[in-house]
Amino acid sequence: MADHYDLVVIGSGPAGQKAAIAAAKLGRRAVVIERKNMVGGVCINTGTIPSKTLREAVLYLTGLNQRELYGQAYRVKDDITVGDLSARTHHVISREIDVIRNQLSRNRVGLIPGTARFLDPHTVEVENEVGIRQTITGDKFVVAVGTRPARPSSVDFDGQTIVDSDQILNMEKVPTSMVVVGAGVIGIEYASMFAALGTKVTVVEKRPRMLDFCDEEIVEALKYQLRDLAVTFRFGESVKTVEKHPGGTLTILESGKKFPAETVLYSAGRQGVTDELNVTAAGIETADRGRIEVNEYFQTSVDHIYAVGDVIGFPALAATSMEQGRRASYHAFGEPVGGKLGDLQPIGIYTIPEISYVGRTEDDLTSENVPFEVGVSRYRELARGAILGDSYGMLKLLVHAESRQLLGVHVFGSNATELVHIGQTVMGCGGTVDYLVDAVFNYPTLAESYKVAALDAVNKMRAIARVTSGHEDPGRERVELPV
Ligand SMILES: Cc1cc2nc3c(=O)[nH]c(=O)nc-3n(C[C@H](O)[C@H](O)[C@H](O)COP(=O)(O)OP(=O)(O)OC[C@H]3O[C@@H](n4cnc5c(N)ncnc54)[C@H](O)[C@@H]3O)c2cc1C
Ligand SMILES: NC(=O)c1ccc[n+]([C@@H]2O[C@H](COP(=O)([O-])OP(=O)(O)OC[C@H]3O[C@@H](n4cnc5c(N)ncnc54)[C@H](O)[C@@H]3O)[C@@H](O)[C@H]2O)c1
Repeated sequence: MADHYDLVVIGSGPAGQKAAIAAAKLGRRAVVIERKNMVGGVCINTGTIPSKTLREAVLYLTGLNQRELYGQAYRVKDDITVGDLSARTHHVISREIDVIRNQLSRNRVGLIPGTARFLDPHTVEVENEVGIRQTITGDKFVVAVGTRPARPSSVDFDGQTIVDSDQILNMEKVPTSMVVVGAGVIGIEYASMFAALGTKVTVVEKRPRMLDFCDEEIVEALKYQLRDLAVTFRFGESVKTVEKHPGGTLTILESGKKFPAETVLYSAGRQGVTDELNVTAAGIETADRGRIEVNEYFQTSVDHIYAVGDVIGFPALAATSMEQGRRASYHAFGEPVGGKLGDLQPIGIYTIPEISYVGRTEDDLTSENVPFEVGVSRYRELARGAILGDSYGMLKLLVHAESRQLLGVHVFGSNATELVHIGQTVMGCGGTVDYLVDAVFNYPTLAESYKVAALDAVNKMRAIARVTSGHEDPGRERVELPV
């Protein structure tokens, strides 16, 4: 007889883990199905965690962030090998897998090794790596199968010189030159890491600009820093084929241009891992690129089957995936969840230097005719910026010109991905720029940039008020502060 569970989760990435643990905390019997050697999903094994650990190793060993202080020749190690880089990565991956296994087991969530496929809307068959099959039934299902790199047949992948983002972690040496196909988050993060290592990087992107969901000024600042690391950009150019030759690789563009390089990273998108899942047996159809469509509660077209994480598409981030997983389980078992997972999801891009933002961009607000003011703080004017040797970082606040509410926070430079959460919290509480003006921040910190940028925005608003009404600043109500 088939084992029966309250919740069957397919995939143990961030989305699946949190769905299963949320169900266990609600007193439900949950199980996770995952392939051998993939506990933790793409996030732990080939995506977020290895790439972010690699980035730390690159920053440490190259000494890049110390060069403003100790000179351009500063290095911790001269000949950085793949072994130097992967030692740290392997250590963090195995530690994270151990944490996940422990969390699942102490919450009494079962972990079944194998690949799942639907037999009907309440039954899956799991086949392990030696072909043994078992049948599992469930009241509710969470599909959290994630994505894998797109691999077109026009590209001669060989896993060493022409690689996707899974294979890049297994390269045997740091290449002298690299073409990166696709300037999405993955392409640009790896382009910046290899550029920091001294690889001559060329990025080819078919769109006219990159990271077009981010603030344009900040993307410009990133491009400037990357060009300084000898990265070349080719925007508005599409890659037709990538060929392997005895002397290296050749990337051939639709325009006829050819780029030789020792290595090619093909990072032109990902697709949902739904091909082996047989979702049609459950009554679900897949959309473009193997994605599954869901409603605001993460239910698929079949009510008791939820889908969360990368397989449902944008924003395809670990952080968001975890929250989607928790929400799906809560909804499945009638537990209330917060309001709609909406506009206050932060985006963190671990390029060198890093980018992070939350809320709206200047382009969004302009196209919606929302009047706003901009406040900017530059790290080079902060004592902490000088101490760290970061002269290029900046924080930008977008403030509603009438209500004075914080509408967006955009950060570039050291600790951007941490700093953004101060703004996220203020925005989540409906805070105004005046809260930041009046707050006292530790000194010397980068957090102080919030106050500097808030003052900048308020000064501009005051200048407008002076011109238009002759009053000092009609937007702000006088508030008596406690003594
Ligand atoms: C190079 C790279 C860097 C990234 N960096 C970041 C970052 O810095 N920050 C961030 O927030 N996000 C980052 N991401 C995105 C992040 O990794 C994903 O958003 C996250 O892993 C998605 O989680 P998930 O649970 O949807 O699926 P995944 O982590 O993709 O896990 C899905 C799991 O399902 C399993 N599975 C699939 N089909 C079946 C089946 N039929 N049966 C059983 N199991 C199955 C797979 O084996 C896999 O382990 C990065 C991604 C990549 C590729
Ligand atoms: N820090 C982070 O949060 C982080 C890091 C890495 C990845 N991710 C997630 O992983 C997902 C996948 O990232 P990605 O970068 O692979 O995909 P993507 O789809 O975001 O980017 C692929 C890029 O390749 C370009 N492209 C496609 N075909 C091309 C061709 N033939 N020639 C030239 N350019 C071409 C596209 O225009 C696009 O800009 C993203 O959704 C992202 O959210 C997040």
